[in-house]
Amino acid sequence: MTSVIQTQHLNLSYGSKQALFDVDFPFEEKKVTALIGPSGCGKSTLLRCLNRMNDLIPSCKITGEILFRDANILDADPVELRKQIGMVFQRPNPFPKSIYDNIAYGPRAHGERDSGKLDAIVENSLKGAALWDEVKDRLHDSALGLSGGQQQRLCIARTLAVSPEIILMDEPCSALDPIATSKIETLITDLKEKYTVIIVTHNMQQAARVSDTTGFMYLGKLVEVDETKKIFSNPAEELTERYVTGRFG
Ligand SMILES: Nc1ncnc2c1ncn2[C@@H]1O[C@H](COP(=O)(O)OP(=O)(O)OP(=O)(O)O)[C@@H](O)[C@H]1O
Repeated sequence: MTSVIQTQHLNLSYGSKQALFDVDFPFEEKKVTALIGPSGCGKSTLLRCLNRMNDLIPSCKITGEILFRDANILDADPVELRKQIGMVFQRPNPFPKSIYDNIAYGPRAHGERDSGKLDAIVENSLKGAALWDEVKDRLHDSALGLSGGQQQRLCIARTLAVSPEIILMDEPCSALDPIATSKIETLITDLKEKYTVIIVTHNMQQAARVSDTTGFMYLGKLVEVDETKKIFSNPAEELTERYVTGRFG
């Protein structure tokens, strides 16, 4: 297995509260990895470490290493890093701008001024997020006029626009109806042809449907990580088995 990013002895505390304990997690390249576990076990905290989003929390202290192509991201420039490792949040959060400007925002911020290149980036990103056909005739309308599911695909397209290697998703379907959820799930499966996807989900059926690898976390520790099929049918740890079969606690 080739891991594109891996945590080594990762510990994280918010003030005096430790939220991650010695997490060693290898994330496989061009696969979908799901993080599952009960509320408060540290899934989002771990995900946020991977593109240094926790830097924004003053009380947060991290020790250990996160190796991205063998360099420790804890020593990297966070702005450059977030270009390579993008994030999609629980609630769609388009900017109050046109569909076009939402997608062009990142490339412009990184210095792209050529309108032909920007047009191509907008088209390819929207195609990559399976939204192009629905919006190609209204690229200059406000993104806030899109449905929730379309807004979430727009946010995915916005992430794709800066050509990331890794896409982090924190419960990307939790605010969406079943049809919009199913479109995002299909999209996630398509995305792994080109990208590594790491998704936090509360929904175990979703983890089973979309991911190749699943990590089960409990009380800030990684209990086990393995092929999704194995985690859901024959996990190594009894705690995992109790969680995935709903016999927890
Ligand atoms: N900004 C913060 N400041 C202080 N404590 C925090 C902060 N963010 C998270 N925590 C704490 O860290 C622990 C892990 O939280 P985290 O959100 O990572 O868990 P989670 O597994 O993603 O939970 P959920 O499934 O409910 O979203 C929890 O005890 C939480 O209260």
